[in-house]
Amino acid sequence: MSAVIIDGKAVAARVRADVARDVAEFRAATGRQPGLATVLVGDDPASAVYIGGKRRSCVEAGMADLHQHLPADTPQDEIAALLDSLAADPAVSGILLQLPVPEGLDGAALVGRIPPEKDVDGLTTASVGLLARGLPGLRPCTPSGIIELLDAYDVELSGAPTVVVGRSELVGRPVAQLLVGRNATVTICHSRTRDLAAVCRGADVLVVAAGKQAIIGPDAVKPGATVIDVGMHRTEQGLRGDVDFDAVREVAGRLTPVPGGVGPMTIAMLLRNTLLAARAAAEVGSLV
Ligand SMILES: Nc1nc2c(c(=O)[nH]1)N[C@@H](CN(C=O)c1ccc(C(=O)N[C@@H](CCC(=O)O)C(=O)O)cc1)CN2
Repeated sequence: MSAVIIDGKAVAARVRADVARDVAEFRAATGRQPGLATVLVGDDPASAVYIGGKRRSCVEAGMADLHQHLPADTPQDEIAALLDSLAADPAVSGILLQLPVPEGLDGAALVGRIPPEKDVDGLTTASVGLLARGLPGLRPCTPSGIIELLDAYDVELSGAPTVVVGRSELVGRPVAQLLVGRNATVTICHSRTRDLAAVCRGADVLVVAAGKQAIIGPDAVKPGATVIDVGMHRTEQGLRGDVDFDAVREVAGRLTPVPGGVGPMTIAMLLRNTLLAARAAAEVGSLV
């Protein structure tokens, strides 16, 4: 058996096309243009690439690209003041601070300046609390992109034994909560989990966001399971994930590749969140 390869690029393209259509409708109905403020501090090359992708996609979707690039030695209080001014600006529907921020800055405190209604990354404590309570709010992009991929491939979540490997604030914890919200039976594994492979083998749906290359091999996968790989490791052979792709594809039922799986969904969901935030601000829609 060889797994169906989940095409994240195709699903992301569909989401982006839907957002572009809905942005055009929103602009015609309200006379307003959704605006995304991206804030990049410093010159980390990977962050610059991601920000470039976000800005391009934002323009393609018909939204205003409101970018701010600050030098790495910008003091914390100056960045906080910039975020406060973006928070007060009615032309700004959504704000995101690209992570990680340079050493010496308190990224969590900076993210905390973003009001929940403009938190299109879904990373503030307020947004995390809304998600934990199951209340309407903006959901984090990679986790909601994973749910979108699972839905696109009709993966049954209700009652499904589901394992999330990793407990990060960016992916592991929020994706576990979104899965619980869909009535999956969720186990979270982490670096202290005993016999990781045995726990993972119990999963119909396995989400791997461990940050360790090839930590999941075929011995950790139930035959026919759906495996979502959130890892991203630059190696001499190219980009690789947390899953041993070639070996696991012979066991799994469905599998995301790296690249081309979860990654493209992150930006697509950011665009959707920005539209949701603009609609809520214009009082013609509500947050999910
Ligand atoms: N403020 C945020 N910072 C970071 C986030 C985030 O969601 N919000 N996530 C990551 C980086 N990231 C977006 O910012 C991101 C990562 C990967 C991709 C992507 O499309 N990956 C491609 C491969 C790209 C490549 O070749 O390098 C793929 O997997 O196919 C998009 C966005 C950390 N920071």
